[in-house]
Amino acid sequence: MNQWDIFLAPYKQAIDELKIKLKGIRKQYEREGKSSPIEFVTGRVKPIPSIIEKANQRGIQFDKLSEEMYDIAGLRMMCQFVDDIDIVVELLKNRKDFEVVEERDYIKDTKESGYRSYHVIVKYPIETLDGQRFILAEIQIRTLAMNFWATIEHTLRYKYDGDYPPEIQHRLERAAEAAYLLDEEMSEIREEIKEAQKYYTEQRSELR
Ligand SMILES: Nc1nc2c(ncn2[C@@H]2O[C@H](COP(=O)(O)OP(=O)(O)OP(=O)(O)O)[C@@H](O)[C@H]2O)c(=O)[nH]1
Ligand SMILES: Nc1ncnc2c1ncn2[C@@H]1O[C@H](COP(=O)(O)OP(=O)(O)OP(=O)(O)O)[C@@H](O)[C@H]1O
Repeated sequence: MNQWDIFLAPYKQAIDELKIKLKGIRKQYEREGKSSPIEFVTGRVKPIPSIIEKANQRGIQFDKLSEEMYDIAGLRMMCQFVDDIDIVVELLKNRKDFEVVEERDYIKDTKESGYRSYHVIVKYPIETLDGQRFILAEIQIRTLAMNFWATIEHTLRYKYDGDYPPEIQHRLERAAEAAYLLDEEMSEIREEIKEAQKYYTEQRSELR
């Protein structure tokens, strides 16, 4: 094992555990026949080149990475509706297996780029051979529309290094507006959609 593998092992452990736990919330809703505020969950350990680049940009010393880089362990929880995000944040805050230590509401305070999401930083205990250790993890909570926009923008940002040609910049702004309007429209017909989903789930279980 090299130094990076040793350093990242506890983050991998935290992500594996948290993915199971957060996906478990959706399963509980399903078991109770309730519509879930969580559509799906993803998680990743930050790639090593990305850790190095961010540390260099921010002037973070390598022995301070665990305290100062919050997103080495990162999770995303995708929701259908904007209102589901508040429900998910409350669920996270009420849990006893980790502590929410910071919140960033980029839905109320949309970023200049057009980025919207709700971020929480959690302090999660893992058990190791040397005892308990706390790992910071970033959980991004967003709608499917917010996720679509952010995923595309992230890919383009990588290609253009954040310095977009005006045409692309303009398109991204329009796409952010469209994603916002999609969320608004879906919220308007939320109850209708939820009833249709419940009907569909019931029909499917009758067929089984
Ligand atoms: N696609 C996309 N993702 C973003 C944007 N801003 C933030 N994010 C995501 O949110 C994470 C944390 O962002 P911030 O809360 O601004 O944290 P930060 O570490 O202070 O700032 P950065 O990582 O430089 O964005 C980033 O690592 C991205 O995954 C954005 O404009 N576009
Ligand atoms: N909290 C998260 N949960 C799940 N996936 C994430 C999370 N944060 C980033 N990712 C994804 O992980 C991959 C690598 O992301 P990376 O950490 O290099 O980018 P970033 O989030 O833009 O970070 P930076 O803050 O360094 O700009 C990308 O596909 C990104 O979308």
